[in-house]
Amino acid sequence: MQFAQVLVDVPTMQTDKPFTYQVPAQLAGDLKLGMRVIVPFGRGKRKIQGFIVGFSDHVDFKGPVKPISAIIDPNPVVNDEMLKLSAWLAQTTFSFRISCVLTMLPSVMRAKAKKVLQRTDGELPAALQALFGDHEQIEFDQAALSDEQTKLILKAVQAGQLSVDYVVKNHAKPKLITKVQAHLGQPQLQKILDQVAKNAVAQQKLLRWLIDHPKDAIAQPTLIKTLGINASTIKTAAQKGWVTQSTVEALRNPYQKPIQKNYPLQLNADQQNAVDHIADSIHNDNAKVYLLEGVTGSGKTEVYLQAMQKALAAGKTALMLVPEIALTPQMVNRVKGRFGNLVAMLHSGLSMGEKYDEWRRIDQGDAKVVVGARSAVFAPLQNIGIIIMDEEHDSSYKQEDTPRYSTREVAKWRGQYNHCPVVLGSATPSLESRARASKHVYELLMLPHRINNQALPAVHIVDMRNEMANNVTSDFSQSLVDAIKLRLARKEQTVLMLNRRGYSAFLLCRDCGFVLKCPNCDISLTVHLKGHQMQCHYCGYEQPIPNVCPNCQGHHLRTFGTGTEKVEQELNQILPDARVIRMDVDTTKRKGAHEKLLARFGSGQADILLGTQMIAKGLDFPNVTLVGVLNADTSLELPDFRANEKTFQLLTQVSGRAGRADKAGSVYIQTFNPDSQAIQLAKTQDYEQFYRSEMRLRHLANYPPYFFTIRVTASATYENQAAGTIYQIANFLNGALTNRNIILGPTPSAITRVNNKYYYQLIIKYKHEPNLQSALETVLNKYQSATRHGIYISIDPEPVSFM
Ligand SMILES: Nc1ncnc2c1ncn2[C@@H]1O[C@H](COP(=O)(O)OP(=O)(O)OP(=O)(O)O)[C@@H](O)[C@H]1O
Ligand SMILES: [Zn+2]
Ligand SMILES: [Zn+2]
Repeated sequence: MQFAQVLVDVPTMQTDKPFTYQVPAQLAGDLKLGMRVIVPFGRGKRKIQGFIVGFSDHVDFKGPVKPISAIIDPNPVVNDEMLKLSAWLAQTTFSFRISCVLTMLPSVMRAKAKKVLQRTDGELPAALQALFGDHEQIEFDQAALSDEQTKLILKAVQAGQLSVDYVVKNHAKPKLITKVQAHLGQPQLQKILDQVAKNAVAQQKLLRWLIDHPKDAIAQPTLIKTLGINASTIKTAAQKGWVTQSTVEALRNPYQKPIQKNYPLQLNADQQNAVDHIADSIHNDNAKVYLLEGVTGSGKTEVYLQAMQKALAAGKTALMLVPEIALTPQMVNRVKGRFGNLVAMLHSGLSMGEKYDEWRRIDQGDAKVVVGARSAVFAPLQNIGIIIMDEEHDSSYKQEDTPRYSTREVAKWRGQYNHCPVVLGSATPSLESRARASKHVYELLMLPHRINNQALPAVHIVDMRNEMANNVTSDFSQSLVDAIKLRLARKEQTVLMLNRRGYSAFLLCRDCGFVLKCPNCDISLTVHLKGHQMQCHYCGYEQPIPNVCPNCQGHHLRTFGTGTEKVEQELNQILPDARVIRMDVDTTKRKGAHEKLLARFGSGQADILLGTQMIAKGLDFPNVTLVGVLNADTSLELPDFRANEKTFQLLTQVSGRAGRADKAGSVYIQTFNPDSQAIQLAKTQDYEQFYRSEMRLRHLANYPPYFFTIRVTASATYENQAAGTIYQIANFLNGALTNRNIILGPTPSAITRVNNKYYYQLIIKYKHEPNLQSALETVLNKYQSATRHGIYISIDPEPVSFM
């Protein structure tokens, strides 16, 4: 008798371990690790899905062991690496293992998608032949099959005679197309061509094409169009045995437009040194972590590309992570242009079907290079030779929902598993990474100069207090306006950034001081001029902009704060001839909009690119010689110990967009805090100096990277429940942990109420805490049990902010 350990899809504490089920005798030996099955669960007849995570030939458990009811996939959906990774992830992020497994799968496979078996080639056993009849594909529904049939199907899938597809509802089936290919050799075709009737023009065209393209399989519609022939010519050719026609799957290709091919550049000495070191680790299966610290425009991307090339040349695969890929189309084009069809993309801009297609290309080994945002770190690549994380300091690499993983830590885990190097790259590394490089946990590789030794742009700090004193209420200082005018005259381009982190336009009554807030959250509503709406950025609540004050019925409602829309209007008044492209969440909502706007700017159809933080990173436009930051202060004012770090990173990144090619660049930073350290250091863009001075502050205040941090949050419908629970947890932790750590709080979270739930939190700062894991597991068990209804505890290791 064979037994299987099944991880059931019930995310609770009590079910967070595998349960044992009987494998039906007929199927013994044919089930595989990582397959999904349906099992009976609990009392009653409830049937749920689960993943097979182990096998055994005996059970220690006394009492009846229920059998597996059905199998969902005739193929494993998670491999050995992912199973192990899920166990580690569950432990380190304090989440359920089943949630971790589900996080790794494309959403199509999380939903109840239809599964289709597709014949590939070769004869099927008679019993299956009968099942298919003359269909090329049938739906796989194990409930309707006998165990014998199931067994045969599993074997056929193993043998590659059948392939498995998940059908997304609105994409019905994988798209099928007919391909045509020469069936005879060139000499034979030539002989036939010499013999065909002189007036059989279409046949001659076809034969000539086949002679010129002996190996190509071409889509039939394309062939018809190229040659100007019709389908009957091809049909006749197939009957005569000149060509073969085959039906293949057309994958939905998310990058239809042709991408220009590019070739390896001649590296400079620093780049070459970096590639050599990384290549060394690739060839020696060394799971080393490198920190590639290179100033803006120093050619980090070329280092990534050539390092990936080394991995491919060694017969391995490459994984490249970028912040949010939709934000860096230029990067995508560079990688696609270099590696062509070997590249698969994974990012949030793809439809469910497109994502699944890409995932499967990776899973089947057709894609050798994966480029993607955060969740791509789980791409089912095998035999990885290098993992790259571009802009490693970016906060989008932290997952904010369960499982609250750090992409960097997952990347490092996979580096260990695959025995391959991990390259963390940035002009402004996170303090955590830079500190590890100092301690030689990571190896530091530097690119201290821009390509062609171009100078970093000259940064001017504009003191907005003076502008205000001169009674100017504009968002633009005179010096910035003059600088833009100069660029317009020289036909050069300008990038303007409005820093909107934690900052947006709100509505205030000048009579009574009332601020319009969200009814569900403790946060003011944001004014959206377009559509004339007030919006909550936390829960999505919307209402029209009121004409009278809801509090005093007064008529003096005024918008405070600024937004990109308002700045754009002002820009049009000051510089009516300038062509402006605005880039923010509103103008980039539609699929592909972001890329289109950047392409327009890149081809010189605009003079000014005005946008939020989304324009700060990665852009490489040679004609940009001026960068303006309209308000550098907002991210400084946040009650967050990383405020300095984030401001310095942002200002350095955005400054780096100027003067990247042969023309020198300059930068104007408008601020009310010209003397603050982050702004002064951003002036020289000297990361190393910033690192040293910020580390001193962190040391004095016992903050990361000197301490590790964990946030525990309790949320509930009633404020007293949330507050009461977090105080109980604090008491418990004070007893359970050693006194070598520091507990901050409990306090209400920065926004105490979101979507009608109250949030209270505490933060643990620790260096070595032997009791941490068990204490926190107890917290989850004790304070989030079924008896404590409606109270939810979340544990966030290394939160990106303390708010
Ligand atoms: N060895 C080289 N020779 C010539 N040009 C190069 C070389 N390496 C890179 N470049 C070019 O220099 C420019 C800047 O490189 P890249 O965009 O990779 O910089 P980066 O370090 O990623 O910058 P950032 O951090 O600002 O995004 C690009 O246009 C790139 O094509
Ligand atoms: Zn809200
Ligand atoms: Zn009022």
